[in-house]
Amino acid sequence: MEARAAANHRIARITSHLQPPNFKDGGDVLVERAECRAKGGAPGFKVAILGAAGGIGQSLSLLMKINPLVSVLHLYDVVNTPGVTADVSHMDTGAVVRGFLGQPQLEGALTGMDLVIIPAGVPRKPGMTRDDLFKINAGIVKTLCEGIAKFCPNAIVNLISNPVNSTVAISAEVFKKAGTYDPKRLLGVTTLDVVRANTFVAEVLGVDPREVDVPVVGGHAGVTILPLLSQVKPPSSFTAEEVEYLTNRIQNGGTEVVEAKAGAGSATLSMAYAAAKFADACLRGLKGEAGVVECSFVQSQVTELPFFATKVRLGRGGAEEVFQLGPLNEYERIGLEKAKQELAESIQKGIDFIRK
Ligand SMILES: NC(=O)c1ccc[n+]([C@@H]2O[C@H](COP(=O)([O-])OP(=O)(O)OC[C@H]3O[C@@H](n4cnc5c(N)ncnc54)[C@H](O)[C@@H]3O)[C@@H](O)[C@H]2O)c1
Ligand SMILES: O=C(O)C[C@H](O)C(=O)O
Repeated sequence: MEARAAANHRIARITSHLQPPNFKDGGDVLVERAECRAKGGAPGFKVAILGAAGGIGQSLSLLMKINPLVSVLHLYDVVNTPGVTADVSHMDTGAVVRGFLGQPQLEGALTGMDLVIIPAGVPRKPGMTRDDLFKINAGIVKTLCEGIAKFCPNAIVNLISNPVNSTVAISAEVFKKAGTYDPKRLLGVTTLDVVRANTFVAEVLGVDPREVDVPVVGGHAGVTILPLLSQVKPPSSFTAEEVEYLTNRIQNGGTEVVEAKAGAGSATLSMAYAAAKFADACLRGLKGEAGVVECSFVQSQVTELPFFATKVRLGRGGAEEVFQLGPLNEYERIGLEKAKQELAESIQKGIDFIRK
C-alpha cells in the first residue's frame, strides 16, 4: 500500500509538470510496476524498437504494445519519440512504454532489453533498389549495433533495415569486433516475404491465407527471394504459368508497394504486421515454447554462403536450429543458383563496410 502511495505521489508530481511521464522518472515507477506484475504472473519481456517513430516503427510499436508477452516497451528514434510514446502509452494493455530520443538516450533505450527490433533507416522510392539504401542505412545500422554490443549484448536482434542482405553481415561484423557475436541471436527479418507468399498463393488456390504455409528462402531482395512452391503446405500443385506468376509477384512484392506509394515510401503496414509476427515468435521461443519455426536470414551452413534464409527453430537462445532446404525441383534449383550469386556480393559488401 505504501509503495503504491509513493508511486502515485511521484506520478502526480510529474503529471503536474505536464511532462510526458515516460520521459521523466515517473517512467521508472511504471516500469517497476510492470516488473512486479511480471514477477507475480504472466512472464514479460523487455523489447526495444529502434526507429520507432517511422512508418514501420509506429505501427510496430502499437502491435508490440498489445503483445501480452511484452512487459516493457522502449521506443527509440532520432525524431518524434515523445509524441509516439505518449500516444502508444495510453493504450490499456500490459506493457509499460518509455520513449528515448537521440543518441545520448540510446544507452537507456537498450539497457536490460531481451529483444531489439531495428526498422531504422531510409526506405526506397520508385526506381531504386534496396542496395541503393546501403550508403545511408549501413552507417545507421552500424551505430545502433555498436550500442547493442555495449548496452544489451545478450539481446536477440531482429534486423529489418534494408538492404537486409547486407545489413545482417554489417551487424555480425560489429558484434564480432566487440566480442559479443552470437550467431543465434542475430536474425534478419524476411517474414514479409512469407506473408506475401502465403497471401498470393492462397489467392491462386482460392483458400484462406491462414491455412497456407510457403517457405521462402535465400535473402530479401529481388531474385534472392526464393519461394519454395514445391513445399507449400497444404501440399498443392501449380501450373508452370502459376509458378512463374507467383515467383515474380513474391520477388517483386516490395517494388509493387513502392510504386503504388509513388514516392511516399515502401511497405510499412504489412511490414509492421510481419515484424510483430516474427517478434512474437522470437518471444515465444525465449519463453521456452516448443516447435516455434519461422523463416529468417541468419548465419547458416545450408549453402556455401555465410548467411542464408531458411526455416529456423526459435528457442531460448534465439535461432537454435537452422533447417536444410529440403528437396527442390529444377525451377527452384535454377532460382537458388541466381539467388546465391547476388547474395554473395551483398553479404561481402556488408562485411567490407566494417572490415575495410
Ligand atoms: N525487411 C523488410 O522486409 C523490410 C520491409 C519494409 C521496409 N524495410 C526497411 O525498413 C526501413 C524503415 O522503413 P520505414 O518505411 O519505416 O522508413 P521511415 O523513414 O518511415 O522510418 C525510418 C525511421 O528511422 C529513423 N532513423 C533514422 N536514423 C536513425 C538512427 N540513427 N537511429 C534511430 N532511428 C533512426 C527515422 O527517424 C525514421 O523515423 C527501411 O530501410 C526499409 O527499406 C524492410
Ligand atoms: O521493398 C522495399 O524497399 C521494402 C521492403 O524490403 C519490402 O519488401 O517491402
